[in-house]
Amino acid sequence: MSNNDDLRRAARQEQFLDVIDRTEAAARFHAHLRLEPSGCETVPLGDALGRVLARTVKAPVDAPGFDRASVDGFAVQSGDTYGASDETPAVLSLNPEVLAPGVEPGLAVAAGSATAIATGGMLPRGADAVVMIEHTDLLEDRQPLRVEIRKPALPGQFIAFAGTDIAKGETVMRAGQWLTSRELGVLAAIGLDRVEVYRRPRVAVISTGNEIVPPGEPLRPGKVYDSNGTILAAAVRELGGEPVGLGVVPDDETALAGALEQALACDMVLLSGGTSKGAGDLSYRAVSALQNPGVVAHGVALKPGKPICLAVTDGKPVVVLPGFPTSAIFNFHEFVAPVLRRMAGLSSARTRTVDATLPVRVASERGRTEYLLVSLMPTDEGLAAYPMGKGSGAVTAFNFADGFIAIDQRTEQVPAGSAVSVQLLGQALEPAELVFMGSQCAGLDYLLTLLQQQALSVKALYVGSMGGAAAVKRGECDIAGVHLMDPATGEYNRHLLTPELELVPGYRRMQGIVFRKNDARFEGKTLEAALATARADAGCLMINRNSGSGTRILIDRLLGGEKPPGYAVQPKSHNAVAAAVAQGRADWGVAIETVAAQYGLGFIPVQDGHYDFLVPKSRLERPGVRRFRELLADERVRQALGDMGFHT
Ligand SMILES: Nc1nc2c(c(=O)[nH]1)N[C@H]1C(S)=C(S)[C@@H](COP(=O)(O)OP(=O)(O)OC[C@H]3O[C@@H](n4cnc5c(N)ncnc54)[C@H](O)[C@@H]3O)O[C@H]1N2
Ligand code: MOO
Repeated sequence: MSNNDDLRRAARQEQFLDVIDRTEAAARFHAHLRLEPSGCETVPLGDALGRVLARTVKAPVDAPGFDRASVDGFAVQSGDTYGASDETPAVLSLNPEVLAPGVEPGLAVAAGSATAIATGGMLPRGADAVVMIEHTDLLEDRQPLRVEIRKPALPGQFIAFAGTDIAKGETVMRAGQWLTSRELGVLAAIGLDRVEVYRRPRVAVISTGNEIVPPGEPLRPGKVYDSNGTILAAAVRELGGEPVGLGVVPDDETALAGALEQALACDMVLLSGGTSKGAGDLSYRAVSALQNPGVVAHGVALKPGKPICLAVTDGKPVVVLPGFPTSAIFNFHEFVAPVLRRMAGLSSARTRTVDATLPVRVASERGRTEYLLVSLMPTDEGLAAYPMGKGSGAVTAFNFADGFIAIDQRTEQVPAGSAVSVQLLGQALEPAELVFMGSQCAGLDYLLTLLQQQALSVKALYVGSMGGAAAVKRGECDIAGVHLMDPATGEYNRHLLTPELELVPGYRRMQGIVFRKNDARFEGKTLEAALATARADAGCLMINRNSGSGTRILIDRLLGGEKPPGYAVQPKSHNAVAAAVAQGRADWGVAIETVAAQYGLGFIPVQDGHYDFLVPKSRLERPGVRRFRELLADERVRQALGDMGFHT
């Protein structure tokens, strides 16, 4: 229980954001920073992977360093081979040496002679071509041995001349180059065993919040695993920095001040969480004690990222990123990455954009430039950009998105069908061989995993049954997973068909009432009896589902127009319903049997729901769709689905 002082502090707004424009915030931030590497070091070539080259490298030697044979055969004077053929071979006497790689030639190739040479062998004086051994025959009838050449050689044939790969004195790599395996290979080829690289900027990463728990520990109710710490540390490493993880610091001013002091030994400090206005948002307060100049921006007209706090102290950047994972990583890329790249000695990032169409209407907040993550789906008319729409608190949205669109701060809505420019998150679009949209289900998940195991690339976007049905009609996916009951007939999914679509039968999922085991209001009761007791008990709280879902139609049928307490709580998934019941925020709801089992809940069966697939007839024979249908028909797969609780 909070005491009165805590309660007062929590209920009062203490921090006010002075929201400024994104460009203005970045300008203020950069004005106090030295955007360059802070030094260099020399490292062995073997340790240079992922480092940034600090000094432009000129080749100290030629590569290859000598004229080199590129096939096994004979070094000759090409003039000796003119007109040679199977019928009229040129006959050359063999010089008494063999030029294996690494052997320095002792004899010249004079007119009328040839020297045996191996791939990589050093070309002897006098020779201007190499003949492949396949086009020759050895004549062993007398001494010296002779060789028949059955094909004419052109001057220069099968010779790699010195310096053709890398010429001595040539610039092979410039400072600022990120060193991958390819670059290291080149540096080794010119004989470098050590290389001068920029010192990696050390970046302290601190996660804050009493609710934050390091991964690996048990999770109690209300707690959240620290994902930001890992994402940010890895993102720092990806940009050439060296993360220094300082772990999770609780909402305690002394602890935060201590952690911040320790962190300031690094070149940059990143905190996440506690930058907004809420009770316990103490990170901002700790950072606001910094001087010279201290906080330069707190609050940016950006979504996600409104509460971001940018500070500099004695030339050192200190950033408090929002706690919400999607916000944290977006803001990292927006404000931290450009600074970190420069401190690591990297050039500015190249970004790629593609044109796409927005298939659905999107509402946006006025006054903030909104970055909306999208998933790109190929259609016959180009790319469709689907909003990922999981919100700032999601951890997965950033992973599964292909890119994002920016919505201007004066725009309140972008109509469906609008042309948009999508900034890609990766360098390339990953093409998928099977695109799925629709409702999420553990059975489907199993099927898609099987496909992926067969090396088929799958892309799935969970937009609900209605969303899937609409998308498949527009040609935006190959398969839509749906489970919608026609309220008029009680039949599943058939009413969604159009002449262009085929219904591929999936499986059935038992839906029913979920409750905590041993709850006497439900345990051991029939459906009618359970519903009657629930209605009679004013303290019995239900949890509903979102309208448009198949389960909602079923719930409304069960309730016959009644709206008991809890009816207004309408989450979008079976899991959310089960979690609420398991944690005691509600006493009953409707979910599928497999989910009830996962959460250890009691279950009263109500009705079998059909989970089927809508497929455009024109795509039934696409390889990905065909593999999917084969899986559905496979006896072992059906057995496995049955074991999971799905009836085929
Ligand atoms: N009344 C208002 N409330 C909020 C506003 C506002 O303007 N007025 N802004 C919202 C916006 S926008 C954002 S973004 C968030 C950011 O808040 P904080 O930066 O103070 O973050 P917390 O409250 O500490 O945490 C938010 C959320 O993220 C979870 N979290 C925190 N750290 C981690 C971590 N290391 N790993 C995973 N998840 C983490 C935390 O548990 C919370 O759920 O504020 C809005 N509120
Ligand atoms: O700015 Mo917050 O990052 O919108 O979610």
